[in-house]
Amino acid sequence: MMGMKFLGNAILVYRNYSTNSFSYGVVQKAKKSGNWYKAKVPKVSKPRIRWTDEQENVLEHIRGGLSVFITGSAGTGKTILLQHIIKTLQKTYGKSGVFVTASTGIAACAIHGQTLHSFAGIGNGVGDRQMLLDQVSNNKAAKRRWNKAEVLVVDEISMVDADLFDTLEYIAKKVRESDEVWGGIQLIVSGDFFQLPPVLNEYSDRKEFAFEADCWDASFDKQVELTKIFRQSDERLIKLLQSIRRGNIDPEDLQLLEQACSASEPDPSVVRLYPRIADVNKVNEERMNALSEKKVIYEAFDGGLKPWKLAFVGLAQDKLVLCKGARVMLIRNLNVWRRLVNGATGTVTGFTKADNRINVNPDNLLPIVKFDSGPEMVIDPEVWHVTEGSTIVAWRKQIPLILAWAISIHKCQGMSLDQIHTDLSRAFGCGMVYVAISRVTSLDGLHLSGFSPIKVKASPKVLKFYRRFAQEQEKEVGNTAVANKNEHSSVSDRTETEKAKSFSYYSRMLKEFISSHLSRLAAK
Ligand SMILES: Nc1ncnc2c1ncn2[C@@H]1O[C@H](COP(=O)(O)OP(=O)(O)OP(=O)(O)O)[C@@H](O)[C@H]1O
Repeated sequence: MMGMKFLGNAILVYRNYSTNSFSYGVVQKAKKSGNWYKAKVPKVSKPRIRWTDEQENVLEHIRGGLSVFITGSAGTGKTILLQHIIKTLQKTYGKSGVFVTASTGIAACAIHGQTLHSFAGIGNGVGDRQMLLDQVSNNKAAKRRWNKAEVLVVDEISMVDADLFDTLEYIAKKVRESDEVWGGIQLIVSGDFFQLPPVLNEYSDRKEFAFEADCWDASFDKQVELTKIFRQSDERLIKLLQSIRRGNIDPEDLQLLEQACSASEPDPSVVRLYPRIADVNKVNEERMNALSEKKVIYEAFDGGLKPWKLAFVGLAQDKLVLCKGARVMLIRNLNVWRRLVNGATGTVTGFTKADNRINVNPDNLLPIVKFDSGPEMVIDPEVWHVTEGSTIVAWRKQIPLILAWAISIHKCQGMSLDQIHTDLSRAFGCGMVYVAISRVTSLDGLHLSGFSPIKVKASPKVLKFYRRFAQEQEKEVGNTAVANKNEHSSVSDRTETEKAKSFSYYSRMLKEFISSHLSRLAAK
C-alpha cells in the first residue's frame, strides 16, 4: 500500500533548475515506469525477510491466540516483526479489533498506531487507578475501544512504568466486566528493557519498569527473546554493544570506543545525537542561521478534537522552517524498498511550486530533498491520524521532515543510521549510551565525543530480570528438547520422512539452545 501511495504522490525532479533563488525544478508526475524515473530513483531490490526460527516461533504463538512479550537487543527485528504481526492480526480480526499502540508518539508512528495513553483514554495518566477507571467509564469512545479490542499491541514497553501497566490491566477487567487477565484481550508487547526507561518523577517511590507490575507474569502465555542481531554484522561491534547493553565494558571494548572518539571529525552532514533537547535545538538553530538562504515556513494544519491533538506533540512539527542546504530527516516511511524510511537523512536542494490543491504555505512551495542514499524528490505533506478503532478523531498535515544536523537520543530510539556523531558528555540515566550507539550499522560510522566509561549504565533491576528470563528460556528449550528426544525415540515405527522431520526439529531446538547459551556466555 505504501508503494502505491508513493507512486501516486511522489513528484520527481529533473535537475535543470531555473536560476531563481529557490532553484525551482521542472517537475514531472512520477510514472510507474520510464527511464528517467528509474535513473532518478535508483531501484534497490525489495528486502526479502526470511523470518528466523525464533521469529517464526513468535508468529506461531500469536497465530495460536497467545499473549506474547517479545524482547531482544536493539536491531533484532522486534519492530519489523511487530509490523508483520499487526497485518496478520488485522486480517483475522479486522482493523477495528486490533489496537496498535506504543509508549511514545514517535514509536507509535513507526507502526501506524496511537499512544497507549490515547488508546486507553486516561489523559496524561495522572491519578490513582479508581480515578482513571472513572475517567475511562465516563468516556464513551474509550469504553468502546476497550470493549472492541480483541488484541492490544504495545511497542517500546521499556518506557511504560509498572503502575501504568497494572492500572491498564485493572481498567481492562473492569470495563470489560471480565475476571480474565486484561479482560481476555490478547496482549502483544514488544521492547527491550535495556533501552530507555520510563520517565518518572525523581522523588517517586513507584515501581519503575513494567516487568515489576503485579500482573506482568500473568499477562503473558509466552515471553520470547530474539537473539539474532540484524542491524550490525561486525562481530566486534556486536560484542561491544552487548557489553554496553549490560553496563560493563572490557579493555577491548574500551579500545574500540577510544578509536571512535579519536576518529577524525566526521563530515558536518553526519547527524549529531545529543542526550538533551536543548543541545539539539541549539545546534539546529545555529546551523540554520548560518545559511543565508531564504527561509520557507511550514505551519501544521490540524483538525479534530483538542485532547486528541496532543498526540501530535513531538511528532510532526508545529512549525517547520527550511531553506536550501538544510539537513533534514524523514519522519515517515515513504518507500521502504527505496530506503526512504523514517530516519533517512538528506539535504534540501531547493523548492518547487506545489499543485494548487496542496496549499502548504502562502507561497505554496514544497521542499526538494536529495537523500544521502541517492534519490532526490519533492516531499509532499503527509497526514498523521489519531484513530479510535477505525474512526479518525484528529489529524495533522505537515511536511514529514525534521531538521537533522542534530536529533535527541530519545527521538532516535528505533532508528538504524549508517553514521552518527554522538556527544555523550551530558548523557544521564540507564540505557542512554546503548540506545545512541546501537543505532549505527558499522564501526566506521561511529564518531564519539564526551564519552566516559561511567556513562555506560544498566539498571540492576533490568539485569536481574533478564538473568531470570534467560534461565526460564533455557529451562523451556531444555524441556522441549527432552520432550522431542522422547518423542523421537518412541516413533521407531514411523516412516523415514516423519523421522527426518522430527530429527530436524530436535536439532533445530538444540541449535537454538546452544547458540543462545553461547551468545549469553559471550555477553558476560
Ligand atoms: N529476519 C530478518 N531478515 C533480514 N533482516 C531482518 C530480519 N529481521 C529484522 N531485520 C532487519 O533488522 C533491522 C532492525 O530491525 P528492527 O528495527 O525491527 O529492530 P528492533 O529490534 O526493533 O530494533 P530497536 O530495538 O533498536 O528498535 C531492520 O533493518 C530489519 O529490516
